[in-house]
Amino acid sequence: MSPASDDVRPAVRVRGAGLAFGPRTLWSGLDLVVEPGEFLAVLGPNGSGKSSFLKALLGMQGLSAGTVEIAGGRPGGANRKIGYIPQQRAIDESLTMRGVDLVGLGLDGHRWGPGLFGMAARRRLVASAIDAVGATRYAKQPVGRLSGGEQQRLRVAQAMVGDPEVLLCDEPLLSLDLAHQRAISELIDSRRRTAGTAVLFVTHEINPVLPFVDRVLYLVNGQFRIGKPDEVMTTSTLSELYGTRVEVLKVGGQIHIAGAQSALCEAEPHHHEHDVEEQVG
Ligand SMILES: Nc1ncnc2c1ncn2[C@@H]1O[C@H](COP(=O)(O)OP(=O)(O)OP(=O)(O)O)[C@@H](O)[C@H]1O
Repeated sequence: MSPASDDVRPAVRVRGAGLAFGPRTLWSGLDLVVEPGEFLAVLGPNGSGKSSFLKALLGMQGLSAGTVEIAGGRPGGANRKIGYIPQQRAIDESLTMRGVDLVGLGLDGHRWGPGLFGMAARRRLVASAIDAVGATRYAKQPVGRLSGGEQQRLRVAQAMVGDPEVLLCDEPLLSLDLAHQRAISELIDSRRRTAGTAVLFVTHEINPVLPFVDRVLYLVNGQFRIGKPDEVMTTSTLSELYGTRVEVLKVGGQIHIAGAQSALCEAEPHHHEHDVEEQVG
C-alpha cells in the first residue's frame, strides 16, 4: 500500500459514522480512510454490523450519524466506480438469465455504445472477466441451474468487469471450495495491486486472505478496533473488545480465536454453548 499523499484522493473516507437500530448501536464514532489499493478486512461475529457497514458505503443504508465518501462521491445513485459482491443468497432456480448476461449487468451500457465496435469490446470484457473467475465452461447456461459456488464466481466477475475503484465484498468466499477460495482471493489481490482498487472485504474467516490484508476493522457489540492484523488480532486487543478473555493463537501462519463464541453466549444466554477453538472474525 502506498502512503497517503495530497494528490491521491482516498477510496473511502468515513467521518464520525454511527449506525443504530432503535436502542441498539451497531457502531459509533467510526473514522476511517481507505487508500487506493488497500485491502481492509471487516471482521466480527454475526450481527455486529459488517454487512450494514458495506450497505452504508453503497447508500443502501442511511447512517445515524456522520458522513461517507466513496470513489470521490457520496454513496448512492449509480456510482459505476464501485463493484459490489453481495452476501450470497440462493438465486431462484427458475432464473433463465445466462451467466454472460448477469456479468454484463456489471457494465454500464452507455459507455460502449450500440455500434458493432462497442458490442464487440463489451463482449470481450465480459468474456475476460468470466475467464478470470474460471466460469467460461458454464457461462452460457441459465444462472438458476448453477451450483452456489458457480453462481458466486459469476457474481465476482460481475463486480470486477466494470473496472471499479472500490470493491465491496460481503463474504465472497462462501460456498467456494478451497481451490476457488484461493483463486478468487488471489484475483482480488491482483486487481488491487495492478489497478489500485481498494478492497473492503467482509469475512468470518481471515485466514484465506491473511497474506493480503493491510488492515482490519473488527466490530463487536457496538465497539470496534482498526489496525494492522498484528495489532488487532491479539489476545489483549480482542479480549478488550469482547469484554472477556479471548485467546488468539497464531499457528503456522494462521490465526485462531478461542473463547469468542462463549463470550457472546454469556451476553446472550439463549444461544448454544460452543467453547471450542474457533474463528468468529
Ligand atoms: N434495516 C434494519 N432494521 C433493523 N435492524 C437491522 C436492519 N438491518 C440490519 N439490522 C440488524 O443489525 C444487525 C447487524 O446486521 P448485519 O447484517 O450488518 O450484521 P453482520 O455483521 O453482517 O452479520 P452476519 O455475520 O450474520 O452476516 C443485525 O442484528 C440485524 O438484524
